Amino acid sequence: MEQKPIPHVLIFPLPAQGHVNSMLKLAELLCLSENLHVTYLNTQHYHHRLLRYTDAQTRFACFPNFKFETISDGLPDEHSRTIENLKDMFDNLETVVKPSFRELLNRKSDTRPPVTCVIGDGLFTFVVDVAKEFQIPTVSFRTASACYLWSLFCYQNLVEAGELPFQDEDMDKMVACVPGMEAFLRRKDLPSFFRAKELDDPVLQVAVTATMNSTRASASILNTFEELEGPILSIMKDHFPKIYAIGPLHALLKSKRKNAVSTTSSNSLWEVDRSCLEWLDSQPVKSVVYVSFGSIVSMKIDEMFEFWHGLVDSGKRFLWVHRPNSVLHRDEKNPIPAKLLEGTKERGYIVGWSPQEEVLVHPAVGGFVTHSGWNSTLETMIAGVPMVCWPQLGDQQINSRFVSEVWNVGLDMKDTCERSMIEKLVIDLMDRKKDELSKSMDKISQLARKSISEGGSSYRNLDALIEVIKSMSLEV
Ligand SMILES: O=c1ccn([C@@H]2O[C@H](COP(=O)(O)OP(=O)(O)O[C@H]3O[C@H](CO)[C@@H](O)[C@H](O)[C@H]3O)[C@@H](O)[C@H]2O)c(=O)[nH]1
Ligand SMILES: C[C@H]1CC[C@@H]2C(C(=O)O)=CO[C@@H](O)[C@@H]21
Repeated sequence: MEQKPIPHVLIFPLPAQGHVNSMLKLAELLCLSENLHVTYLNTQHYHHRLLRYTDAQTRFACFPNFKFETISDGLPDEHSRTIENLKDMFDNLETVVKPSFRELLNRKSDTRPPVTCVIGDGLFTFVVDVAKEFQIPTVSFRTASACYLWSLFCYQNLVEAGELPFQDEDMDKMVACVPGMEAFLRRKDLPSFFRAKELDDPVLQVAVTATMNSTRASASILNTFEELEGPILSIMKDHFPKIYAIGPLHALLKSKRKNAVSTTSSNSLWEVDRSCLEWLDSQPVKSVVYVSFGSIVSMKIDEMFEFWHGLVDSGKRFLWVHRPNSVLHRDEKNPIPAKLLEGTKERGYIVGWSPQEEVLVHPAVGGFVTHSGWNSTLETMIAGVPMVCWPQLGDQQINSRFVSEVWNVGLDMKDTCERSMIEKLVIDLMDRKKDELSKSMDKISQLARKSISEGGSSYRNLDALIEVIKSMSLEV
């Protein structure tokens, strides 16, 4: 009798915290589904950090059908891998990573079934090509928001209509050619890459090409939920293969986990400083502003001081993440003014990396100053904490527009970094606009929680995705 092929998914994230994290959550969700083999392919450098700073190895040890694999990103270990030299990483994708990935797919294993589906990061154009060589179907997982993906997809429309590149300096000018967003989208809310003076800008081209390429995959996964981005998702339906909105993934995973998982569990690529939770325990309810700009954004030294002054001058308590090396050109020549040291001693707490998901749901946290990274945005929606947005790159500009204008759950301080403005917005967030923002945030938070509960949209979409993945094993 012919044996039924065993489904085997290979998951391959872009080497960056926001991608490694959400795709590892997807891996765990798939492992919870019976009869599915899962391989998680990480770059050596990031895998080393994942094993060093997290319990990932032990957490996944209970899944006998799961395996970590690694691949070189072609960069020396001491390379900083920051946004300032991200181009090095993208340059290596075609020359180093693609051939190694081909070798890996070609490798036969005595102990594991052949790969029947590749879930590749939506930014990896080469994944679809290589998988096609082996007739393996692919699913594209773009870890950013649907509104961002759709605005990138409209790039050609914008160029043809003369809206790109911008013809003058007026960044408040309304954008007409992103269907569904005509009423509120300004030039400055478009993906940061659209600010390039020349259309052949390499990073702009990577983002646009990857977006168009993802329509060649059999399906797309987005870490969002229908109740949040439904209108955009339904416009996208006519242009993309089947989209599975299965977010917020971190919350869906929590709701689906069958075994108790340690509360200290994380996918962090930096050492987590949990002492901030004790500090939060001693603060009054909803009194603390949490400040974090994710894993990629860097600040200039004067921007750091503007934030510091603004936070201290607001008189609010604050917990601030200073990620190692995230402030450019920081040195002894820039001593910290006594007023800031004093204000921080009285009301502040600074860590190198926080257990963010736990911080956001802590009762003492009342507001979030964020760069509007998509994971942070979803995490704060689940926690029900309104935000001030300081977007810097990629999807962050459009995310913050949706946060402030469409969902009304935060305030956008885009393209400004001035202490008096920061002070004002922090006070608005924590006092003056608190009730209005919290009211809409509570509604969104409830919808988010419903979507990941049994029978909810994301819960059902994940089940449907798993069925599709299983059916792919019959095609190979
Ligand atoms: O002290 C910290 C700070 C962050 N985090 C976690 O790190 C992740 C950060 O992700 P995100 O908010 O998405 O920001 P980035 O790391 O900057 O993510 C990149 O990838 C995202 C997904 O594609 C994009 O939305 C962002 O714009 C892009 O910068 C989140 O899960 C946080 O919980 C911590 O655990 N501790
Ligand atoms: C390399 C970063 C700039 C934008 C990229 C992105 C995308 O989907 O286009 C999302 O998050 C970032 O990590 C990528």
